[in-house]
Amino acid sequence: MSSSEHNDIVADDFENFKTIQAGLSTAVDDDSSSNNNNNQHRAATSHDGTTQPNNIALKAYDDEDNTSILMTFHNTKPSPLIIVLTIISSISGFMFGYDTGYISSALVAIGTDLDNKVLTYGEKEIITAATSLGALCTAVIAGLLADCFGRKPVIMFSNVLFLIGASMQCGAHTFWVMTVGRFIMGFGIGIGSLVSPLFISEISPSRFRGRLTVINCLCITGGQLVAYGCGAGLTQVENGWRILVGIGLIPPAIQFVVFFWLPDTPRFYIMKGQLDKACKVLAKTHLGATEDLIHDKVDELSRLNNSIPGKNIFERTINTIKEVHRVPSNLRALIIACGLQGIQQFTGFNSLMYFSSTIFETVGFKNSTAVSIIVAATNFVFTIIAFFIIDRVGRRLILLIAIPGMIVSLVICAVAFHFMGIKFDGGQAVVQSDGISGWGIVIIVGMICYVGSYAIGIGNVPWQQSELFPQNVRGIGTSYSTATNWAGSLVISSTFLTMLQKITPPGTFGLFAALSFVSWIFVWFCYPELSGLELEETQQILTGGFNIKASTILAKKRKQLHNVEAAVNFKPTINEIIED
Ligand SMILES: O[C@H]1[C@H](O)[C@@H](O)[C@H](O)[C@@H](O)[C@H]1O
Repeated sequence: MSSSEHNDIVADDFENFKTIQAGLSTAVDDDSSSNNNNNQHRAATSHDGTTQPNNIALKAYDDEDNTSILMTFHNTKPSPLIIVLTIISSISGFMFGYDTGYISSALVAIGTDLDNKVLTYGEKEIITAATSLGALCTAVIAGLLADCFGRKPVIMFSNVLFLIGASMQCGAHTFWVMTVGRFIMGFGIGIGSLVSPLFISEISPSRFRGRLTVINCLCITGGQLVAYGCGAGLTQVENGWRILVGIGLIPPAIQFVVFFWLPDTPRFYIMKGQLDKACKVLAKTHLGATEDLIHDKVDELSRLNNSIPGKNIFERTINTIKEVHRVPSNLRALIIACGLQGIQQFTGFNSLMYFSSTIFETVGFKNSTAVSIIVAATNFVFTIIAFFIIDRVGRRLILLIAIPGMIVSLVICAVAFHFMGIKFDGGQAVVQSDGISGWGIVIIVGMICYVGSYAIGIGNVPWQQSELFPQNVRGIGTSYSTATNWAGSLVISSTFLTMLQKITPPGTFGLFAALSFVSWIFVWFCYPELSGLELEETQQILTGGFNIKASTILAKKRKQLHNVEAAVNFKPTINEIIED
């Protein structure tokens, strides 16, 4: 299908929405005494004329345009089912964090337990990298799997991989069993890292989507913190590293069992034409909405669900890949999603995560593991702050403010490293002074500021990736971006120590600062504000350009609407906004 054909279809769909919208409006048209009353009435009245409590009204935003006339569950708070689903799917995030976090202390504690000899530096690198490599392999296909088999079965499949991988590591007595265990566990991490945020964003009401998705990030950073904490506590215990790995068996087992009783997302059911199931889930996630309203929403979502043509899975996959590249709005979504994930990794954070102990030891801290916990804790605490502000401040603005914070902190670290005078001798870092110097303190403060600025913005915003893509290419689109994330993580963690040696620590941190600066420019020009918008509206925003201005105006208006809790006098059109 050509892009113009596609756009025609989208335009047709939106014409249909206008009809739905008109249908909703007729119930209130005779009451024209006040626009304010009209809108409040419409927000509170269903097709059959029955009055809804104000806080669960389902209405179309009246933009009179092609952009935001989708029906929105106005004012609904996340229902208990949404909260349970979010928490259970975020266990994938916890495992992502825990399993990538425990390895640094496990490697120290392993000693001669594998092959009865001390692991070489190269073997340690292979064990660490095996997980990222495994994650990269499955990230590439996880989206397609989730589209074919469902989000829930694929998450459950990742649990099985986690269990196999962790059991192999627990019982490993050779380097290769350990490495294969880490690799299989990586398969699970790659799938979970994609499907969990996808699942959450598909079940969330639009105004809470940012926050609910950040819960998954909170679990990632929380998992890393727990891993560092347990690692520090278990290093002296005999076979402590096996206990550390064994703890990782509990969360996937819980997630697997609980998911038996939970449904998949309504949007997945709609993709598969299982409209009844979609209605049932929507009724449970949007408590109080009448059957009529739920049916209208399902109707609307199925109209937007332009399924990809093809006789079999293979043909459909090829057509989906074509669709994501050929349709300009999809391509823009892809550029943003991969760009943000690339920025998340190539600005160097994981080098700190994996090697912070080494860095702190180098600058003179005796208890470097304890200092590393400060890094993980800062990451966690600032992700909590992100949770509170992401939907209010907006993803774009947070990044525009936080990335300069990263740049300044990185430059401070680079300068401090320069004045400390670190040299590399035979791959070993040598500091010219003994103990902790003033510059050592500057480095630690600089790193904490860097981690805080990272965690509040680029550490979690890229995981909002699912909201960028329309339903039919969401799986493949998020596969590309998640794979970018894991490829970046792999490159940075396997080159960081070499970079320190070859281009010196000031050079390395200066390079990350420069990359952060380029990232800020990318965000300024390419990343529209999507907070508060319906998932299906993003595509419209990305049609014809990145439409930054239009998106920020629309998101702002949405926020005002949510704040006054009724649709009052809100009728901008996308064309008016763009012309502005
Ligand atoms: O969002 C997460 C989080 O910021 C983690 O701390 C980091 O290790 C991951 O690479 C990233 O994807």
